[in-house]
Order: sequence, then C-alpha cells, then structure tokens
Amino acid sequence: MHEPLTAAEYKAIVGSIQFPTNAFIDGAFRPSNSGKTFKTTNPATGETLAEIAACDASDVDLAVSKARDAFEDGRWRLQSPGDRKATLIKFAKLLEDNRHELAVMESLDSGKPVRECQTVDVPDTIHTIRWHAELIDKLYDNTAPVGANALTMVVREPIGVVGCVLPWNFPLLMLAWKIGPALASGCSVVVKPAQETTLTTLRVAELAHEAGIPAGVFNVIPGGGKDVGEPIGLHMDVDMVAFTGSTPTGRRFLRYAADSNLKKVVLECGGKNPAVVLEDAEDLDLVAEQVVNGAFWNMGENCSATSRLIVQSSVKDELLKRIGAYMREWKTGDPLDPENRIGALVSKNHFEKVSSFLDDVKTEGLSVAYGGESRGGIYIEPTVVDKVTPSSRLFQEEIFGPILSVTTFETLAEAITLANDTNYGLTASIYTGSLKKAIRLSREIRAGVVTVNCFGEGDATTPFGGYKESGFGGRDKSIFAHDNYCELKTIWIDVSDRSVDETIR
Ligand SMILES: NC(=O)C1=CN([C@@H]2O[C@H](COP(=O)(O)OP(=O)(O)OC[C@H]3O[C@@H](n4cnc5c(N)ncnc54)[C@H](O)[C@@H]3O)[C@@H](O)[C@H]2O)C=CC1
Ligand code: BAL
Repeated sequence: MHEPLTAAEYKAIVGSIQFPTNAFIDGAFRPSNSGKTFKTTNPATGETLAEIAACDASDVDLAVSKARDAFEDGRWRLQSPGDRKATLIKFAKLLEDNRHELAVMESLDSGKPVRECQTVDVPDTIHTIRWHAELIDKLYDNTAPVGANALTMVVREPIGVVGCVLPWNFPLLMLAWKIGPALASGCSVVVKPAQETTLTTLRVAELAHEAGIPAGVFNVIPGGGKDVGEPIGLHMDVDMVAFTGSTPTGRRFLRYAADSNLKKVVLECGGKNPAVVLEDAEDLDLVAEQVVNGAFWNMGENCSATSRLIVQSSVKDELLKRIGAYMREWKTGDPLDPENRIGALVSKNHFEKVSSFLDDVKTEGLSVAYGGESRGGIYIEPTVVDKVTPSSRLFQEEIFGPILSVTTFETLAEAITLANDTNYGLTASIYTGSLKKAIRLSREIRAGVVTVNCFGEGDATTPFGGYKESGFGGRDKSIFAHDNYCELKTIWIDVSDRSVDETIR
C-alpha cells in the first residue's frame, strides 16, 4: 500500500494539491488576527508554494482559550477511551486515504525525497496515531497497597491544554509522536509547526476534524518562534509543552515555564550520535550499509543521525572502502524523483550552516574520504571526513546534514570515552560479534536508544529520547509517552469504621 509511485505520477499529484494557508482554530480555518502572512517555499526550486497566516500572541490566546473550553466541557476528555479510540482510528484511515497527497506535500515543503515521505514518514505517522488509539482502552488505573481501612486509587487524568512545538525535519511524524498520545489521553492541543514546514500539519488538522475530533481539541497556529512559540511557552493557561528541536530552543522552554506557570516541559533535542565499530564485527558489509543509512537518511537532518563513526583502527580502511561502495546507491537530486535518496536541504539558512562544516574540513586540513561538495545552494553531497579529533567542531556540534566524521580507537575503554565525549546522549549504535562487548558498551554509553548491529530509532512500542542535553522530562513513543500527557491523581477513600481524624495522614 505504501509503495512509491513513479516520478510522473508524483508530478501529476502536485497539480491537484490545494495548499492550506490559514490557522486552524476551533474546528475552522481562519486568517491571522493581524492579517499578516509569510511565504512557504519549495527548497528544491525556490518556488513559493503558499502564503500562510503569520500568527502572533493574540492568535495563540484565541487557540488556547478554545482548547481550554473544549477541555473543560469534556467534549473529548470525557468520552470513553473506546469512543476516542474509534474516532482516532477513523482519523488514521483518513490519513491513509490521503497518503499520496500528504507525501507529496511533505516533500514539496521540506525538500525530503518523496520516496522516503511515502514509504517512511506517512506510514509511520499513520501507525503512530493508530498505535496510541489502540492502546488507550487497554490502560488500567491502579490501586495502592494501603491496607484494609482505605481504598486508594491512583488514576491518570489528561494534563489539559498541551502546546506542541515542532521541528521541520519530520513534520508529519513529529506531529504524530506528540498528538498521538496527547489526543488519545484526552488532552486538547495547540500545535505550532516549524515555519519552514507548515502545510501538512494544517492538512492533518483538517482531516482530524473530518474524522470527528471535536472543534477546539486540535488547533494549529502557524508562525515564527518568537511570535508563536514564545507565547505558547509563556502562556499561563497552557499546562504542558511538548517540544522537538534544537537544544538552545529547548532551554528557552524551560525558562518560559519558570517565568510563567511552571507548566510541564518535555524536550526532545539534538544528538551527536556515534556508531562504534569493533574489529570483531561479523559482517562489514552490513555495518557499512547501516552506517550509510544512519548517516545520510533524511540528508542527515535527523536528531538520531549517525554523525560520528568511531571505529577500531584495524578495520577502518576496509570499512571505509565498503561505505564508499554503499554510498554510490545514494543518488542526490530532485526530491520528487523516487530514484533519489538525497533531496534538498530544508532552507538556504540551513544549507549555509551545513556548508560551514565543509569549510571547516578545508581550514582544519581534514581528509575527505568521500563527497565534500555542495551543489547549487540546495544540495550537499553525502560526505565522509576521516581523522577527526574530539576537539573538532565536526566531532562536537550537531551538523544536521549529510556529513559523517571518522575517528579511530584501539581499546574498548577508549571507544567508550570517545562515544561519551559530547554534551549529547540521544542514540548510539554498536557493531560487534561479541555479546559481552555489546552489552558492556550498551550499558556504558550514555544515550536514550542504543542499537546493536543495526541503526534505528526503535518502533512505536519503544521509548525515544535522550540523556544529557538531548532531552528532558519524558520520552516520545511507547506506553511511556502517555505518562507525559497525564497527571497522576491519588483518590483515598476511607472505608474504616474509625473517625476521619485517625485516618487522614
Ligand atoms: N532535534 C531535532 O530533531 C531538531 C534539531 N534541530 C537543530 O536545530 C538547528 C536549528 O534549527 P531550527 O529550525 O532553528 O530549530 P529550533 O529548535 O529553533 O526550532 C524548533 C521549533 O522551535 C520554534 N522556535 C524557534 N525559536 C523559538 C523561540 N525563541 N521560542 C519558542 N519557539 C521557538 C521553531 O519555530 C520551531 O517550531 C538545526 O540546524 C539542527 O541542528 C532542528 C530541528 C529538529
Ligand atoms: N528522528 C526523529 C526525531 C527527530 O529527528 O527529531
């Protein structure tokens, strides 16, 4: 069902798409209060796709008040979990019915290869919504072991109005990671997509409404970080912010919370993720394939991207040779051509940022094993840089582009030190034929997701998030994500025949 179409079929879909342009508040599209707009462009061509409502704090206020009304009157929160599930399953079905349009819209707005949008982003988005919907009528509340004189229930309640502040690298999927558990739990959401990639979020809100999610429960406010993100972060009537993006902006949300109502903040931030390859890795072809996939999938615009190859010196040359062979399969070009696996970077600004790392390669005199060039102000070739030392910016900073740095080690202890030698701790992958070494490394590397003999982020059933400056406050995905969007309430019922004074502690 999610097989890619041909280039001609994708191009035919482009002409039929109606781009949404307005904010989505209380079940309807509406322009920004100021009437201002901003352009959203196709990064691969520079063409303007649409003029989108540029919202500000007054639009945020309106959306939050509608979300609050919806929450308080219980039009969603008080439905039985089974009823919310049924609506969310219908929502997932509508996403499925519109999968080609969503894939093309995502590709046009972000520069991502349409093949990936069609085979990964859209199906994973649908699966995420469905998975959380299916879960919600299977979660039981607890009783506490307090003895015969009381019945104590520990119940989850939806936290309230949730601000979801999203990045541009996986617009649909990051939306689903937040709204999947938030809506299933009964919360209302005010979503702020990244300014670069607003289109699919607006379309998804429209489809959610069509599926029967009541007005006011799912609102989308387009606009900039200062204009929309900050008012959400500082809002006195937002109960929680769920954020994915850079670590510096994540820090701001902690400050906003401290300066306003101590709202709960859950952050999924950057990464500088190592692939640690030991000389006893059983299949260097498999390692090469996984490292290439980890480093260059989504143009490396991925918080979990394999960014540092930390390889035992005895196998480095052979591994680099095989990596070069796999890289030949990663063609760069028009994102709407399903043959291409590397599309355009998301924006000129981001292109400049990633290019500055290629400049460092030249100024630091580092050795380029493969790639190393940018093309036409849009594309950056998949690049492998050898002999990178821990003091280099390439080793320490999140690049968010298709650049892999290579560093060698001699001993296991050295490998662990190198893997942990950054402020980040999101993901890591380990390649070895030894179970003992795999377990030792998995335990010693400080990262939220560690994969052995493969690259990945787990699936819907596994939590995703980071140690250190990669994350804060909770995890996306899995049953644990529901904890983010709920408060725990203790209800203590006296069933003794003693007086009230004796039983209240
Ligand atoms: N962990 C991840 O998945 C992501 C990491 N990044 C990293 O961040 C770098 C910069 O990309 P950006 O798009 O600027 O990321 P960002 O972290 O600034 O943006 C993420 C979201 O926060 C909002 N935002 C920005 N400034 C804000 C502010 N002052 N107050 C409230 N909200 C604000 C943005 O509008 C967007 O919706 C990238 O080069 C990459 O290294 C970017 C996107 C995703
Ligand atoms: N790879 C999914 C999470 C992210 O890049 O933000």
